[in-house]
Amino acid sequence: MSGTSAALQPPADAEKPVRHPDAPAPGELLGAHYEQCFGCGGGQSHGLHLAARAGEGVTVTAAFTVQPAHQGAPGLAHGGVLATALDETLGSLNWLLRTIAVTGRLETDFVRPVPVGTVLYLEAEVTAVSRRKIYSTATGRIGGPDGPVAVRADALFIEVAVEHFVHHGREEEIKAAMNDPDQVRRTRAFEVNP
Ligand SMILES: CCCCCCCCCCCCCCCC(=O)SCCNC(=O)CCNC(=O)[C@H](O)C(C)(C)COP(=O)(O)OP(=O)(O)OC[C@H]1O[C@@H](n2cnc3c(N)ncnc32)[C@H](O)[C@@H]1OP(=O)(O)O
Repeated sequence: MSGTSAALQPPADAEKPVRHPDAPAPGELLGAHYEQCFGCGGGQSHGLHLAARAGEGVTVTAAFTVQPAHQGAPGLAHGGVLATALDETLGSLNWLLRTIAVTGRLETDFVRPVPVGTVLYLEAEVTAVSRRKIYSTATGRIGGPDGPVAVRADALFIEVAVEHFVHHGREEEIKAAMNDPDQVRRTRAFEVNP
């Protein structure tokens, strides 16, 4: 069974997404947006270490291998971890729009169990944009990039200003992120390429 709630249906006047002219070229790795991110950061030992790659248009691909630390039932990936992989992949799309956005809604279908040791091949695409609202969809396949769909999701991301993180994040991590030269570069890139 699957379906998408009304909140994830773009309005009639929604626009097609526009890839930013400075977006990474198709095939290029996007890199982690934050070293301590559970989804993509290299600094989280039990994180997903998900590496997203730009595709054509406003699409990305990514892969991650389910580790023993990601189990729910014995030998199987936890559904929340799989939802995180979808969320992270969908979130990385916003880098191609040069928009900072957070997940407002994420609807996930779990279609097949995913054993530990499996590589989950993810694909995601922005389907529409309506003011601050970014509509996107993703699938995760097993057995190969063209294998059967194990998980899929539809999402609504909401554009926010950098201040969203500064206001809401714990002070010590915000200060550390602001002092990280690479993070500053990334944030500056957002600001000079609106
Ligand atoms: C120095 C530091 C540098 C940092 C550099 C950062 C780099 C980039 C990091 C990215 C990180 C990504 C990581 C992976 C993705 C996450 O995991 S993000 C984390 C999980 N998500 C969150 O924490 C979001 C928590 N929620 C919120 O903060 C607020 O609810 C939101 C989403 C910002 C919206 O609040 P708001 O700005 O007040 O917006 P609001 O006016 O209520 O709504 C705007 C529109 O969106 C609609 N909307 C809002 N929420 C929803 C919803 N849940 N369902 C349906 N519609 C909704 C509203 O109906 C409204 O629609 P219109 O009336 O315009 O048609």
